[in-house]
Amino acid sequence: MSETVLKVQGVSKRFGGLQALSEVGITIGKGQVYGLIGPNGAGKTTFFNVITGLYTPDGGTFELGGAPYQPTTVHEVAKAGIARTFQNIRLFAEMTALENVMVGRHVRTQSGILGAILRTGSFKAEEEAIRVRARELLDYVGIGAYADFKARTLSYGDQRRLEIARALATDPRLIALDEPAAGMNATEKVVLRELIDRIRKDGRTILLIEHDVKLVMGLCDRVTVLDYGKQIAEGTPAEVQSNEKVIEAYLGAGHKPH
Ligand SMILES: Nc1ncnc2c1ncn2[C@@H]1O[C@H](COP(=O)(O)OP(=O)(O)OP(=O)(O)O)[C@@H](O)[C@H]1O
Repeated sequence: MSETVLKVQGVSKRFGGLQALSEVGITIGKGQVYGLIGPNGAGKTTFFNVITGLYTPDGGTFELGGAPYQPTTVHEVAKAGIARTFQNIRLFAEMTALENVMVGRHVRTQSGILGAILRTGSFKAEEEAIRVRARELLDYVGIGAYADFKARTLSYGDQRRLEIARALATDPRLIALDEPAAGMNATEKVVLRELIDRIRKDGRTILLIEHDVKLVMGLCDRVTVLDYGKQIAEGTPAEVQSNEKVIEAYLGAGHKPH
């Protein structure tokens, strides 16, 4: 495999009596689209939340770009180089699309978000460059025409694309997308697929949770399947699709197939 971007080993997480993750590990190579799938409640979001600093794991080791990182806070994780989107969109609803992307970019600037609020001299010097870059990113994800619209007025699909633009604004080593196709219609999914493909072609590395198995199988280089917090399969889409345990997990009683 090419250069490793993310290497996570032995991640466990317990919620009271529920073992949400048991010793889960993944290795993602540079330029890969890596899929995380599994039935409802399998532990996908918990895994995302652990690697992005929202949940403290009970165990596990984490390496990003060859260096250890501790996913202790969301801000530290963003600085280390992981950006994410959320299953339930989390935009600043009353801010414009452009401002939402600019906020993402401030992770990488000297003056930071406080500088943005206080409008210090050094902030103003950086602001124009940030604005230009944010506009480029809106064009890149295909919503440049809505730069000055409040985020809440955008369609669902466009809000998801805005979240991706905001994540890209941090110049991440890894971009983690939590169900980006959720709630999208067939046409929007085609556009999303093209966008993810383009992000990969432009040299980024992507971790994807997605319920749309067709989308995952068409896009991903490798896939991990979780079931009840355990990693039941890992491999190429073709390998995973023909795996007995995976077929059983998706068809087994108690789970809703997707
Ligand atoms: N904060 C929490 N407190 C207690 N239990 C939790 C918490 N977060 C998740 N869980 C439980 O952990 C298990 C895994 O949930 P998780 O949301 O990670 O699954 P998922 O694979 O993302 O599911 P879905 O596909 O439905 O989003 C579930 O049984 C869930 O109820």
